[in-house]
Amino acid sequence: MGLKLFSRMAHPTVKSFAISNELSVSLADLVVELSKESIKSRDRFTIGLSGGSLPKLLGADLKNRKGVEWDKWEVFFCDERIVPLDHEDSNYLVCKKELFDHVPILPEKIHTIKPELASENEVKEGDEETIDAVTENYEQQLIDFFACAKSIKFPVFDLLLLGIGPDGHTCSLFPGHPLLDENILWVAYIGDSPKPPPRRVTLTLPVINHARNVAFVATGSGKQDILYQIFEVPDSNLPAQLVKPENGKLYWFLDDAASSKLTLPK
Ligand SMILES: O=C(O)[C@H](O)[C@@H](O)[C@H](O)[C@H](O)COP(=O)(O)O
Repeated sequence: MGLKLFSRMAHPTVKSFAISNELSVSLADLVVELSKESIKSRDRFTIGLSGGSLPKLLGADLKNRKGVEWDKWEVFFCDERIVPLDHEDSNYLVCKKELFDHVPILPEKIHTIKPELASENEVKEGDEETIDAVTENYEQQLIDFFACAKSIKFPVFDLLLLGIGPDGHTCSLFPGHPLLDENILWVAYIGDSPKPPPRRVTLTLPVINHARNVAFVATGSGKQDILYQIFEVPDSNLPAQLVKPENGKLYWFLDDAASSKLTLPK
């Protein structure tokens, strides 16, 4: 099956592709299109990247694109593991290998966590009130960047690229976790991530839902059941189902293996 464009729910645009490099080409098309629009309107393109399989799917075609105004990009992370930036678990490191090393993004425009702060603030296990220094610092980075003269309640990213776990988590927002109710913080700390490693920072749902564009990327048969639940069993209260951009657009980039249980329009 080739490219199929269908919209299963009221808003999202859902695309499914036979093979992942078709997905990568279409994803790069959207990212480049949105970057041009954002730069034309605001002279910058603010994007948030997730870890997992996303960086490879994103970089596969995007790294070869010409005419991208990389110097206007401002890159943030939708979630990040609290490990050194050269650690194999670092989302920054995966994005560096799959994209940053291949394109002229200015290093100072890649906004990473400062994992070295973690050592100053030993997080006591099970300490629910733990405020992690890394988390506070990353939120301050976003406030310094996004909070213009008038106070803003939440930052507005041009594009957030999200993955989805087999349990329906996205970023580091997991099913049934109290973080799903966070409606003030922009960046939250999680010390008990069911997906290792346990200590992470994550954007919160209000930040995600304030973005101008949000795109989920999911591939492989391991995602077919959770996608069925997300699309066909509404109100399962899965984190991914709570992503409903208030004024933004929502996209799903799938491969046919992941979308195989979805009813595709003819
Ligand atoms: O830091 C992380 O672990 C990711 O941001 C996480 O939210 C990821 O997007 C999902 O777990 C899906 O991962 P896969 O795409 O590899 O299945």
